[in-house]
Amino acid sequence: MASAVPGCDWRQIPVTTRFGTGSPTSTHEISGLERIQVAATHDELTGLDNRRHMITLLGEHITRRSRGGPGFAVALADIDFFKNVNDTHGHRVGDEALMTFAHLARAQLRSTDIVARWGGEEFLLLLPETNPPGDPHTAIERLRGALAAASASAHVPELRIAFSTGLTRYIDGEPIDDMIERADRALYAAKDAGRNRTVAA
Ligand SMILES: Nc1nc2c(ncn2[C@@H]2O[C@H](COP(=O)(O)OP(=O)(O)OP(=O)(O)O)[C@@H](O)[C@H]2O)c(=O)[nH]1
Repeated sequence: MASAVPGCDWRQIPVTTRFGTGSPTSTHEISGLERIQVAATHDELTGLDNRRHMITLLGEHITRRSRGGPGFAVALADIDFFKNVNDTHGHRVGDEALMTFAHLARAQLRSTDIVARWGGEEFLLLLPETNPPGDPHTAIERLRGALAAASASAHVPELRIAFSTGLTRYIDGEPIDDMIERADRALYAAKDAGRNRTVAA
């Protein structure tokens, strides 16, 4: 897993610590430079990798693949009817729902998977081939089940969120944009088909 600072895996550092708002008992002290690097590569609300950093990570996976490394799939996940969450419960609850998605995605996906906030209420999952192989569909459905079972907001305990997903595999030699466009088209097919589902392309 890539890290801006050798020997330091940001994903192992609690989000609160990464952004300097952790309690004095936080186990990992980070320097000013590290703080700047984290801010440049991560989404402030969710603590996930940001879009720019995910593009770097995708590039690294493509390079590794071109040298005989494993292939990978990507899934573009978009929370369903998210505007309703904001309109009904307010932006703060909407923010909590985004954090819940981020937390459960990291908890439910494999340690080799990477989750980034792609924008707004959209997330990109990078799902490398593993040995033994894991089925990306299974991982995504596990996340879907966890979200269906969990409250999305401490302030609105009954709030549940669902999401639609466009899933595709990286095709050797293609530009990143082609892969993302394919995932995006699949995502919109999932929305058109009724939401709360995955369409593979
Ligand atoms: N609370 C909060 N809301 C956000 C954030 N970023 C984007 N949004 C909101 O996400 C909503 C996205 O709405 P739409 O694009 O209409 O999508 P949707 O309501 O989820 O509908 P479908 O995607 O078609 O199911 C908008 O209301 C945005 O304001 C954020 O960081 N926090």
